[in-house]
Amino acid sequence: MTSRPIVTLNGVTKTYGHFTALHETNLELNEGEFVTLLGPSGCGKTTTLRLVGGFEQANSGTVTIAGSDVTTSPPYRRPVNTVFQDYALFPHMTVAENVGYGLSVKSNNVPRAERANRVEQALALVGLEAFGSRRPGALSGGQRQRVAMARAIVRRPRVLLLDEPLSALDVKLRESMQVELKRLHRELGITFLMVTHDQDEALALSDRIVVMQQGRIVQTGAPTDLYDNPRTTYVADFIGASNLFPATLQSRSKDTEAFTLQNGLILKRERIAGQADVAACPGTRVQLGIRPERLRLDPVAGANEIEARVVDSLFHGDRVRLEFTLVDDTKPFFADVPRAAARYFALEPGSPVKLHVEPRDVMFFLEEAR
Ligand SMILES: Nc1ncnc2c1ncn2[C@@H]1O[C@H](COP(=O)(O)OP(=O)(O)OP(=O)(O)O)[C@@H](O)[C@H]1O
Repeated sequence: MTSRPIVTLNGVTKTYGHFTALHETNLELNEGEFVTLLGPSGCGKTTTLRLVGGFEQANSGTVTIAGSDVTTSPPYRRPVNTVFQDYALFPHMTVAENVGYGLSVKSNNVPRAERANRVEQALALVGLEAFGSRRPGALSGGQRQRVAMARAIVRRPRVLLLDEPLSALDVKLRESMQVELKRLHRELGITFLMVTHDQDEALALSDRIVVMQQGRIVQTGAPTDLYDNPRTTYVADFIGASNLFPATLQSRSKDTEAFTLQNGLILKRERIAGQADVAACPGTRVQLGIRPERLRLDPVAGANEIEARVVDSLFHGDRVRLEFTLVDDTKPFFADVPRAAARYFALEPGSPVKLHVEPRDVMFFLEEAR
């Protein structure tokens, strides 16, 4: 993948009346990248997508696509196309007519003879070559979604915008469409910008995830970067799950730190070279984060030991989600353990257990408890 930007948002702000939906935002999408805008409802994902697509106009800042300033250009003058959440197919047209519609619009000027070819190619790409003569009403949800994809790619955009493209599908279908989407991205080699509030989908599909909060980008990075090195508790909790423990920094050396939890327990943390680090001095109140899958029941050499009590256990097939409280504490926290490992321990509600977490798996945030 090259790292040439195809889309650049430079200081883009979008307001609706007195409300700012997007605060002075900078974002670059590279050629061929699969980028996902991720965040809870109302954080500004769709607004950002619509600004790239030309469905919204920025109040300030510039939008550049493929080297041209398109800040005030309408959607049809931008080399982008959009797959909408509700597919927006014409029910009275056949699948092939739906897909070809964009090509027959004057602004595209695609010769009639070539149109049929392009429609055929686009339908083949989404595995619907045999469905061209059907009407959308005679298709399943997944097939309708594919038609919407075919219609968006038939004009050969440089950038494909996807607004929650899989949200109308049930879980199983959604998973298989995720694989399709990834394949399509590989085959087309163009830039995808997708909006989702589903973190699993973002982690599975993206080259890069842009996490948004209240109209601002709070962190961007490859899925593994964001998962392993979230900068804030918000990101830690949105990408994966995190147990958060209010604590006080007790001591710090070049390689390790020690924190005291509210119940007096001391946890060591390894400072890992290259990870974002935050300046703090002993006495600073912080939040520690531990991923549920990093808490182990079996002892590990050099690991922190955490005394806890079982509150509940939920069976999830190949793993068990265990709920605990710390000694002298009431706030619940969770561990996800493989079912095979859980069976060797007494895990009835009320049982005391010792949990273990390696110092390298303790995350540290310079934030007070919310
Ligand atoms: N046309 C509009 N007029 C007024 N406010 C709007 C308009 N469009 C969006 N907003 C507001 O801007 C904020 C961001 O909206 P946006 O649709 O970008 O959020 P989102 O992150 O995509 O959320 P969702 O996941 O629910 O679609 C929201 O508070 C929304 O109410």
